[in-house]
Amino acid sequence: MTPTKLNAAIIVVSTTASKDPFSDASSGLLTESFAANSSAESATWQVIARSIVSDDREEIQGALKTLLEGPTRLNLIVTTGGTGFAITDITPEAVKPFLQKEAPGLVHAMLSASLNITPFSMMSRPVAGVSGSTVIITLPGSPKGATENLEALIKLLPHACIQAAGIQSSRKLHSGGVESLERHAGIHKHSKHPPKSDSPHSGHRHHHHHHGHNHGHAIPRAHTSPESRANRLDDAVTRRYRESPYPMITVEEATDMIARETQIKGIVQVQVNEDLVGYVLAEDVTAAESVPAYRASIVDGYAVVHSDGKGTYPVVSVSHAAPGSIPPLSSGQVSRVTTGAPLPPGATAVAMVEDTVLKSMTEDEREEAEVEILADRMEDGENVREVGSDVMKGDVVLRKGDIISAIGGEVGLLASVGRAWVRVYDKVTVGVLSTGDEVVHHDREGELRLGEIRDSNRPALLSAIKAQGFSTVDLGIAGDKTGALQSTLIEALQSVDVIVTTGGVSMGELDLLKPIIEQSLNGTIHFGRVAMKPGKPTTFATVQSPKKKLIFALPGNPASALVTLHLFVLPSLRKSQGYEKYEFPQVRVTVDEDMKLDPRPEFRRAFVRFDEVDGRLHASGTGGQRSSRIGSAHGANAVLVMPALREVSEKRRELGCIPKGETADAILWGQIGCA
Ligand SMILES: Nc1nc2c(c(=O)[nH]1)N[C@H]1C(S)=C(S)[C@@H](COP(=O)(O)OP(=O)(O)OC[C@H]3O[C@@H](n4cnc5c(N)ncnc54)[C@H](O)[C@@H]3O)O[C@H]1N2
Ligand code: MOO
Ligand SMILES: [Mg+2]
Repeated sequence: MTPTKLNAAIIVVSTTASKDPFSDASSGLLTESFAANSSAESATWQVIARSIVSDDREEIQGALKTLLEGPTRLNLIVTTGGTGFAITDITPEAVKPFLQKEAPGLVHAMLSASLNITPFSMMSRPVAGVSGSTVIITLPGSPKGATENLEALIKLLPHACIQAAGIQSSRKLHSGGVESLERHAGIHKHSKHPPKSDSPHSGHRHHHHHHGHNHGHAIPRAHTSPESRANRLDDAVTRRYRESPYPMITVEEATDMIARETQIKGIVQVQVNEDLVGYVLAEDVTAAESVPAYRASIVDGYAVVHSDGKGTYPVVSVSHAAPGSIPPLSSGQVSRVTTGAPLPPGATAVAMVEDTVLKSMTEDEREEAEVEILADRMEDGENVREVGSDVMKGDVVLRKGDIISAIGGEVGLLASVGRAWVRVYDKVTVGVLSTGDEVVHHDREGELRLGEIRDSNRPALLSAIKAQGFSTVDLGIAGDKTGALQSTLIEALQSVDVIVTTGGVSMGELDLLKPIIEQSLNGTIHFGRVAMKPGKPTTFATVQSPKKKLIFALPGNPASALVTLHLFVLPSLRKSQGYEKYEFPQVRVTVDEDMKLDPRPEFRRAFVRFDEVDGRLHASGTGGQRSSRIGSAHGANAVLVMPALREVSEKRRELGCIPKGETADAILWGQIGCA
């Protein structure tokens, strides 16, 4: 049988540890204890969060609230510390209001176990109970006491947690997450459990948590209190969501979270050739040779001894730009040389052929015998490339972090010093998946049936990702079926580093991505809603498979998908392969038309061009900005960063737009145009 996977979190309550987290020894021991008590037969514990707070009621309650309301379902929260008699010991009092059901049995078990060890445990005042579907236990502060108390309960805790989650078997709890997925999808299933007898309204158990608002129906409200989230999770007859349970975060918060979770993939050794473009160097490159490796002429002409000056001289040798040897030159002689040819030893400058006159030829008339040098006052070293004057052997020519650009300069430089291989940050492989029962391949022949739409997201996203130099894997189209989506994602995780999906992340009953990531892939959803237009339901998650991998579940609307790809996904990909400046550049532009402001911060697709008349950058819109209109990204090389209506100056708010001729910020996705 599949073991039950249980998520636990630890809150360390200690003013000392809150100032110096390294002084916290308890959470490490507790985590070890959870690991030691995980078994393949019954339950496996995963400690997915640890927070440290000081002995402060508000801080403790804030940490509890964050954990209970966070996107990842927790089966157990243990606190450690603050359970004694000291004035500052406040943990039981802070935790108690969260306990909808108290568990004196757990308290008793802990105390009797500790009393066997020390009478001092009489002075521990633990509380335990259930908040929604999460069991909460307060452990003492000493690392030893905390572990002993936890160990006293741990054999029984899986059972307690399963019961608290209101789920019958461990299979349903996590492996596949069948029940919760169906619940998320709004599929009403009759529970085998009778409604709990302590509820005043059987089947409407959330009701009394609504702070007096009697909705009179069984639809849960999310994120208003720990209790309401608890209901979302454990109410056996939960219907569809009416409010997203994911907090709305700002674009900045979203980009910060992504940056935090994005790590460099690794370092690889690759060949120096045209495929190197787009990589970032993971080493300083030192020149093993000098360029040029020999003293070379910069022009076609005559190598001279510069101090000889003007006059007619015999041509004693010829040097072509080719390997070979050349005899030395003495004062009073010249040597014919071509551009790039080695100079004869003794030559100190080269006179350009234009500054000379042919005076006489050899008898067979095949070579020059004498030339007159017209150039006056030549300088030592004139028209000579000294050894190492471009690159000296031992010079650092490129540094770690340098990007191999498409301009060619870096590849050329590496080639010039004879570099065959370099160490670079590995490129990530990105899988792109479209989701939706309505989505058909763009090239499917025949007319569309009612409810069908051609897949524009996958080709558009694959193109954009590939053009940025990343490897892509086309994951095709998955229908809105839990099984299909789940297996596609699980399989994809074997071969790609990052998955980008489109569709299925909003509020529809077939928007399955979020519950699948959380429950079937055991992933962490870092955010599921962003205050932006387009792209509101953008979802970002990480999964462990076996390394950490990123999943960007972008909205299905085609313009939303492209905007969020550029705003969130591409910078993350660039960061993971070593780009220090991984975000697209932001510039100030003058808008060439009134740009309407929206209540949400908006990213309007635009064309930015350089205006020769006023020497500034100007932006024009690309037509209708509806999220479904992919044409709004046609011809766009930028997005205008439009603040939310309520955040602009009063004048702009009254006008409802950024008026023509005024300035706005634009993020450049492509090259600036000319017009
Ligand atoms: N009640 C609410 N409804 C919606 C909300 C909301 O907050 N509350 N958010 C809206 C916003 S904003 C967006 S954006 C969309 C996002 O929807 P999903 O990501 O769940 O995507 P779907 O519902 O699957 O599809 C949306 C739309 O896009 C079309 N689509 C999907 N995939 C493709 C594709 N590969 N190529 C072309 N077009 C595609 C799909 O047919 C739908 O028309 O939700 C709003 N709803
Ligand atoms: O946020 Mo949605 O992407 O506007 O349509
Ligand atoms: Mg949807």
